[in-house]
Amino acid sequence: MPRPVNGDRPPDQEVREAMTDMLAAMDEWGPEKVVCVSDQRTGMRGVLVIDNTARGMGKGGTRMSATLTVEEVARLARTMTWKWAAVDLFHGGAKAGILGDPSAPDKEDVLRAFARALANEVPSEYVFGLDMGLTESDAAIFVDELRDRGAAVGLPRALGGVPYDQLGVTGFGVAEAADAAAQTVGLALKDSRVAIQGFGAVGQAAAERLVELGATIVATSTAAGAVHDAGGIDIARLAALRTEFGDDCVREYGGVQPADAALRVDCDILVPAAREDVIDDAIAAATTARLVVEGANLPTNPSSRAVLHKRGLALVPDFIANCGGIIAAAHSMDARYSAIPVDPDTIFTMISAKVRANVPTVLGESAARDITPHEAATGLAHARVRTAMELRGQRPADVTEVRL
Ligand SMILES: NC(=O)C1=CN([C@@H]2O[C@H](COP(=O)(O)OP(=O)(O)OC[C@H]3O[C@@H](n4cnc5c(N)ncnc54)[C@H](OP(=O)(O)O)[C@@H]3O)[C@@H](O)[C@H]2O)C=CC1
Ligand SMILES: O=C(O)CCC(=O)C(=O)O
Repeated sequence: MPRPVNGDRPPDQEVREAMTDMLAAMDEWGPEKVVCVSDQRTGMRGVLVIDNTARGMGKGGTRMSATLTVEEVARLARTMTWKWAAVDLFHGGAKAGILGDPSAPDKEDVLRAFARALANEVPSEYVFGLDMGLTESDAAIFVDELRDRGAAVGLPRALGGVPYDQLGVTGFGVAEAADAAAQTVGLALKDSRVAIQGFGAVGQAAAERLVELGATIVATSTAAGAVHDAGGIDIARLAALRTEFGDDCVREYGGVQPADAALRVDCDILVPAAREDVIDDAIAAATTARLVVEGANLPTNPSSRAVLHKRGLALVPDFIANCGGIIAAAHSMDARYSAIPVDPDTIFTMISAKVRANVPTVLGESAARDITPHEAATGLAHARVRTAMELRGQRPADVTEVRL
């Protein structure tokens, strides 16, 4: 990774505007803390956002991306606040991010510099975890660097961890959410045609579970491109190719199309499981899907959600569908203080139960009040966070609030 030199830095005015925007973006929920760090030797630049800790310590995964922004991490941290509240587990919202190419040869140096720079904030305020661009071996580097000054979840099993990306817990929960939502709206998952954007930790595991449940995966993608087969993709073959060729698995599989094609193909269920902000108004207006299940964080925006809702499509919000990672993270953190090893089956059972309880509640509330599922789900999460803030004396009781 190139070291930052003066010419790479934004001019003073841009820095000033970026900082002002961050302060302006702070609202009644948070963020409580934004820590930007850099290291001249490695060129590391990163950020930790602690959004809201009324229900417990900030917790969320750590992302590495060449296009990362502070705003992106702050939005992800806010999503984590709602996600923990929606599953009713007692942690708060946080997320960390590193600006950089996760395939660069000096990744380990950059991760170590990031962990060292944040050592004051961990482990009392933040525990590292997995998000896009990081894997179990990267979590191992964090704990090695931190020693007794901090912790990470998503560790390999050989280090006493719960390797939740390898276990595919989040994608499993996304598929369970699709099944629960399909039942709620009267769609048979068996023989449904599903398009999944992203074939990473979440997308692949979702595809595998959906195939187990009888669905046909008609399209999927990596950043390198998409594969589309109306007759059904051989997911086991694509997964084997991913192990061998990484994101080039789609090219090796054959018939590669532009990366966003997975969002545009004819399908019954659409699962965005890659990046944020990928479903705009045009895609929402054009999709043939009857159901959208958000595997990724923040793939829609208020406007595209309104389009989907107006068209009568059901949508399972990100923080309802993709809660598998935090349920695994919560078990991992508890396991550090327990003599009893974590049994992955316990985690899968809890994910399935939480998702299958929350999906009909949220879709039912959305239908009953003619509001989008995101509005219904945030209503539930807001009420839980607000109550915690009131009990802590952080805000006055709001007797007019309608609680779900
Ligand atoms: N890991 C987890 O436990 C959780 C993850 N999430 C969210 O799920 C999403 C995916 O995360 P995760 O699976 O861990 O990340 P990964 O890095 O494992 O996988 C991301 C996948 O998306 C693909 N991708 C990236 N950009 C594009 C693009 N522009 N078009 C098409 N495909 C693209 C990647 O391709 P390539 O390999 O070529 O880059 C890869 O296949 C993120 O929003 C994350 O925040 C949410 C909850 C928990
Ligand atoms: O908290 C974690 O470590 C993983 C889960 C996560 O980051 C998420 O759900 O987005």
